[in-house]
Amino acid sequence: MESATPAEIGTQALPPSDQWSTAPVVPAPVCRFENFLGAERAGTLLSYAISREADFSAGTVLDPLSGQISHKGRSSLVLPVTSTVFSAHLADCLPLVQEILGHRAALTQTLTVLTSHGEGGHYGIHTDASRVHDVGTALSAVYYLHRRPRGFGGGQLRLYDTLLADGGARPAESYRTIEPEHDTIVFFPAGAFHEVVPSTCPSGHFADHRFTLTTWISGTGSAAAASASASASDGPFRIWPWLAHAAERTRPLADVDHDHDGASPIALPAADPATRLALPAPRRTT
Ligand SMILES: O=C(O)CCC(=O)C(=O)O
Ligand SMILES: [Fe+2]
Repeated sequence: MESATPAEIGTQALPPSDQWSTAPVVPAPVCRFENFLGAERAGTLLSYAISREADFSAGTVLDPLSGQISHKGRSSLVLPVTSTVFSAHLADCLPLVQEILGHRAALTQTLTVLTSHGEGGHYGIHTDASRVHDVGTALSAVYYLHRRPRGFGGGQLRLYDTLLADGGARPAESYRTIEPEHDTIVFFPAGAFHEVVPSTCPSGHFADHRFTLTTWISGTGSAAAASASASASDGPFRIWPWLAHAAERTRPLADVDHDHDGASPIALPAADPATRLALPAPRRTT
């Protein structure tokens, strides 16, 4: 059969315009790992979280303008923890994660909490600006744990896109949905708007909750410095300063010394050259 000549869509069907939209909607860079710790360690960590039921307390939010701590828009249980083993494992993943996310700034410390969401658990739209030194360069890492079969419903993480318009940036209406699957971890910019949608827990048992080990990873550098040192050719993403722009009004105005949920920083070790992850080489197809 002879191939037809493609039809031209004329100006009657598509009038020319100088009014095309110039406002891109940009997804936040994200990187996920499945089977992150492996079945045995994930199971042990889940049992540990369940065994600490009596020590969890209601998670808080910090108003960026007034500095007031409240429970507004959030129903989560939290337990501040530290783990040098987990931080060391994160450190080994970070070179690869940073490469994938187009992230360039140095990262030096972590802040970690265990969280639990049961019946009616949720965490409204927010950024993690209140947890980190510089919202333009920090990362959030959420590691999920739950019993199988899964004892809760809902509880998805929504990671909002960012709309770049009028020289500024703001959260878009569109988002990516991340399922809180057991033994998976997700990394994303701490300045990206995100939300935990309401969860249900029909049994009402704590052991059936949705658990996380949530870590905020900060450096001391600024987004401006990181983007100034990056040339257009050295990576696919230069979205970080724009995310920071969108998150600006969620940053606490005064320097906050203490985490509002009581988490304490620990130093991020250097990646171990023997165990650090690297981007696998693509397999040749010929
Ligand atoms: O649990 C999640 O999926 C995200 C938690 C979160 O956004 C936070 O603790 O700041
Ligand atoms: Fe968050």
